[in-house]
Amino acid sequence: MTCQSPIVVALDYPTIEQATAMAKRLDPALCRVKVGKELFTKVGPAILDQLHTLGFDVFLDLKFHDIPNTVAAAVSVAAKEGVWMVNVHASGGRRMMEASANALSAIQDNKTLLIAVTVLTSMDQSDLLEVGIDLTPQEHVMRLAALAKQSGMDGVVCSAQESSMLAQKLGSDFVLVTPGIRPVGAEQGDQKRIMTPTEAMSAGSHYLVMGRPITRAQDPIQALMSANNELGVVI
Ligand SMILES: O=c1ccn([C@@H]2O[C@H](COP(=O)(O)O)[C@@H](O)[C@H]2O)c(=O)[nH]1
Repeated sequence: MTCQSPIVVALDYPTIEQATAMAKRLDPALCRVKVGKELFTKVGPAILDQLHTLGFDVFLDLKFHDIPNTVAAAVSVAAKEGVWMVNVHASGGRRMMEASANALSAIQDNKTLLIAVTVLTSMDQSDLLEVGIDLTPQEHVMRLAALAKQSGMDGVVCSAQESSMLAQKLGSDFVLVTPGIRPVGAEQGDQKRIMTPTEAMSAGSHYLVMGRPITRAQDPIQALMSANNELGVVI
């Protein structure tokens, strides 16, 4: 069954017990889930098996960034684990992204989406300047997303603040995955480039990554349902 909701819940937990307990309270009809560095470093591929058994589409968010041969091999392993989506850093460059796309094309009936991270949603212009990039986040996202598309990526991770620009310049089929989603009144935390769920979907985002606003809510299921209701998702 295909999930009708664009919401991807970030299972940012330190143990398999905590992640699985939350996943069991969620519903694959109501959201997809994301496994990031903390959980995967602790648990490894066992968490993917658990989440697949529970029926979830899984985004493996390890943001690979290394030489082309290494990253291509890593995304290939991820795809063979059956994940719905995997990602690399666009700043790893054209050859790294092309090698990764080629590695997935070589897998028979590959269904895993390959996405490139542009500029982290926790960064603003001053953060970019400190790492030697004298561009606005919008300009740098545009440059990296165009390169990602030319290099065979299915889409990018960006902030929803860049979604309308990217949809307009790169087409509505290019998948836009947007973290930094904050319902009205939610704590911003370390995120700098944020939008509400409704704003993000109106801007052209395809998938909305939500971690703390759901997982740290007093009632996580209610928080997820309320975001789905806000978006008019009918299950
Ligand atoms: O640019 C990026 C790329 C990835 N993330 C990840 O998304 C979630 C967001 O969690 P919140 O608790 O909703 O802030 C988290 O797992 C990040 O690693 C991102 O935030 N920005």
